[in-house]
Amino acid sequence: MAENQVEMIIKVTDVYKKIGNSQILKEINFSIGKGEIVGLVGPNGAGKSTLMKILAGLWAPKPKGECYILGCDVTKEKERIEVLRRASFFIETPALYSKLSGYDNIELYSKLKYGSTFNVKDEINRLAPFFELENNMLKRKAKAYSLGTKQKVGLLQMFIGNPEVLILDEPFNGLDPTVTIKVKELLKTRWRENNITVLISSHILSDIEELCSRIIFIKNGSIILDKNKEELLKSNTVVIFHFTEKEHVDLACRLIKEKLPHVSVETQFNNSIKIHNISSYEDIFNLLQNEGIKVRDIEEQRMSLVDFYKQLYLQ
Ligand SMILES: Nc1ncnc2c1ncn2[C@@H]1O[C@H](COP(=O)(O)OP(=O)(O)OP(=O)(O)O)[C@@H](O)[C@H]1O
Repeated sequence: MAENQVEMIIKVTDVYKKIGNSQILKEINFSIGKGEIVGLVGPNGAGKSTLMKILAGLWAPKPKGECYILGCDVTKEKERIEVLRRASFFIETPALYSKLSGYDNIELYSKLKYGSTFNVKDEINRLAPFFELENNMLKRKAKAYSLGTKQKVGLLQMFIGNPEVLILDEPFNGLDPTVTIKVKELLKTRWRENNITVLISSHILSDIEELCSRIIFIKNGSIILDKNKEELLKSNTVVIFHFTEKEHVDLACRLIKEKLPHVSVETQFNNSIKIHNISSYEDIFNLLQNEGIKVRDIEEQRMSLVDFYKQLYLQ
């Protein structure tokens, strides 16, 4: 491979998925290079979990499509076994054996994946603090676990044995903020030290914005945008107008919508409005001044992923 050529770790080609008469995925194409952390976002029912199940080899693409991870075809059983050894898949709520303790669940998972001689104990001791999992909790049977604890144990398993690839579907569901912060730090450390490749889906856009260098947006089973995060957010700014009087908020919104229909405007809580899609805010300032609306302050901000998502999906 040439030096400047990035090794493709995940390659999805022309994937379709039909269940019954419903076309769940259409013409899905993307590649993920080594060391990329890619976010997959989209509304409920867009097809994110379906795509991840296909990548995990749990579902076959139908009527057509190809998925390769680490050069292995996930639809071929022998090659899929190689993928399952080198990659970790966190798909939906983790299935733990309820009669086994958390510790024994992790041990069973690890030995099935890496063989009976694998040293699980050291790995668990190293990883447990990131998940705030105390020893006495890990010794309890999984049937006594809360949803969040099951999530923590299931997610801890994903990091056992330094996998090269992580495919994570809604990994932060049900985790408290402390654990979420620690797990994100763990992901970043693994990325820095081992150059792991990650595909992560989440509705928590601030987590995607923090972690991912590239974002794939999906809607009704199709990719509608696949772009580098910095390029996506750097090129767009939002402007916040702060008013001295609360009554002026609605008035300003109505006025902007009427006179400048191409501008997107939304009200904020603190006597202010947020405006997207403008190259200069002078026109708006003049419009408001002419109507006697008193502007206390104007603030320019970099667009957040939430702002971008609103533009892409809600307008
Ligand atoms: N087993 C199934 N049988 C029939 N339809 C299904 C099945 N699983 C998913 N679907 C449908 O496929 C579509 C995509 O579902 P999927 O779970 O992939 O979406 P998602 O983007 O992960 O949504 P969410 O954000 O709600 O998790 C939905 O319309 C869903 O109803």
